[in-house]
Amino acid sequence: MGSLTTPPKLLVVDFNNEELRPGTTTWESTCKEIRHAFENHGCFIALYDKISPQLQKSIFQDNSQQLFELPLERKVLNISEKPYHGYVGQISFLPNHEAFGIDYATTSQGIQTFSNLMWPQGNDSFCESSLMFSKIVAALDNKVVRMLFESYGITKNCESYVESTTYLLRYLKYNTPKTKETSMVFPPHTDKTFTTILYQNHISGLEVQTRDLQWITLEFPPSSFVVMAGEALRNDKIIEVDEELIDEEHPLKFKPFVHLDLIKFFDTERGRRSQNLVEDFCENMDSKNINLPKIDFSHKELKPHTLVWNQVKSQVHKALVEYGCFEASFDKFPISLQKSIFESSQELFDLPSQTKLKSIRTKPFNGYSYSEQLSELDQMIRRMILESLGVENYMDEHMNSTNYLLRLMKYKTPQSSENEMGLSSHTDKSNITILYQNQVNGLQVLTKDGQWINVDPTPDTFIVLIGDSLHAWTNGRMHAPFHRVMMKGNEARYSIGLFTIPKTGYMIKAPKELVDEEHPLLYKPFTHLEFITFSYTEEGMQCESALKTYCDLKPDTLVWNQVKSQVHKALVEYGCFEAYFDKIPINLQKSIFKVSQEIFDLPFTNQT
Ligand SMILES: O=C(O)CCC(=O)C(=O)O
Ligand SMILES: [Fe+2]
Repeated sequence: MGSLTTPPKLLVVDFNNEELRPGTTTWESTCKEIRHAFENHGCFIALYDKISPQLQKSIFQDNSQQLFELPLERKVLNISEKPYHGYVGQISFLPNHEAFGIDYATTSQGIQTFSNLMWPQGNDSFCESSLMFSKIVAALDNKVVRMLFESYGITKNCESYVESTTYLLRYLKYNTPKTKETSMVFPPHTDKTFTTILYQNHISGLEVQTRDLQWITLEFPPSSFVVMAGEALRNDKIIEVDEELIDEEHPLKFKPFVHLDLIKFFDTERGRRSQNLVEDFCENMDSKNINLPKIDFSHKELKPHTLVWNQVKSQVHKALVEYGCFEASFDKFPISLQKSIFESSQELFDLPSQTKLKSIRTKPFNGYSYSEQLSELDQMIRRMILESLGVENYMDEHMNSTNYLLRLMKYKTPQSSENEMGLSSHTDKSNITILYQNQVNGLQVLTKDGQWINVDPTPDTFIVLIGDSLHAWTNGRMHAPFHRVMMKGNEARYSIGLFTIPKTGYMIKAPKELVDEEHPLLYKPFTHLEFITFSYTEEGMQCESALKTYCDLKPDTLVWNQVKSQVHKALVEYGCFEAYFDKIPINLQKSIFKVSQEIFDLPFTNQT
């Protein structure tokens, strides 16, 4: 890691040069240089003096200061359906990093929407300067992209690329490090974009890794930019691959894809762990449209110890290990009850909110018969799970350890024709959740390999999901899937969830039969109440998985996984590596050598 060789010099392109116009020789040679820089270092430095000192001040002092000083409640309003496009901060392992994302930043509407959220009273100067800045940088980006397309001889595709591009402006802040040592405030990563253009205040800190794995610290003059190739633009040529780029030597490597899907993939477990994001993502897209397993619970003979029971049990086991979820048909449920549940649910939601509060308290929604009928399904499923794991001796304990919670949910008709997030991605904290919906779809479940699949149940089916509590109790055997609601169309969605919740005070702890060398205990024992209390704290809401953060016995952070794969690679290849580890205080380091020197300096006869 320590570099003995001199770090490579980055290409510097002077975009202020009048000669840099299409058709000139300067243009042509620069196109080649940029391509070369992208292919080898993934970035170059652009001199571009269009940002006036005044605009620079607005961006780095006025705007940044105002933004980062906002109260946290305001900051978190900067949400985006696209991961990492909204507010990012308060992350335990990145304590010094904070960022805001402004999507569609080259349009006044994009900037205005963001500004209205942050400053409801308005902030014209923020809007004006951010828009101006974005437009200037976008112009630079257009030029770079054009040069790149030209260097590959595919200019005809440039227009459509430029048209399909939207810009995200991110304000980033890295707090002053607390020590004098260099500290990593943002782990190594590649950008999920086509190109990223960075502009920074005079504090340097950005490092890039070249293809031969050297890290170069980028020092760039104040009126320059760093232009980086993102994952969507990889050295093996461009993703939306043009025919001209495919030949025998360079067969089509990646399928064309939409950028949003790539970053969504990055937000999944598989994506985050991936060492080769684009490749894994494209492979992922290849998988066919998956349907959740559908399991039939309406057989008359479905009683323990029968053949049907055992058949259904093995289907349940398989589905829950693989997806943590399945579609259940269960006809013990009278159609009339199905209808009435949504009617009364709609009536409830339609009440004025004052009455709504009162009515829920005084005239409880009559969900009793619904819950009672459906708890039968829950108990069958739990019985099957315990049997299939060979821990039926815990049956009574488990059945007696839970209560039921019935929740009615309404998702308003989307305002626009775009997909709207009705409920963001989460795992349930329950043991089991059984969902029923009116005929408006929208539920999506994330598969273990990172694909969102639509779950579109029919009127006589329910969706059964494993929650964190049962996932932990089974020591990870049953998967608790992430799921969310995406709304599209012009109808409101109603859903009803029957949640099987551990009783207050019940300690969720995997049975000893499920813990062995091959299956070490994954989570420390916890009670449901302390766990949900944590999951509603700021930390609980910000982290990837409240369960992992709260009860994990295994480190499983982004940084951990990145370091793990570096360790693995180094040990396979070299059997050794150089480790940075700053937990040993400098004075201890010094004294250890001092002592050792003293020992060696002792006269020979005294040495033992
Ligand atoms: O409305 C739905 O289908 C999903 C609801 C849900 O996931 C929840 O309430 O936890
Ligand atoms: Fe849920």
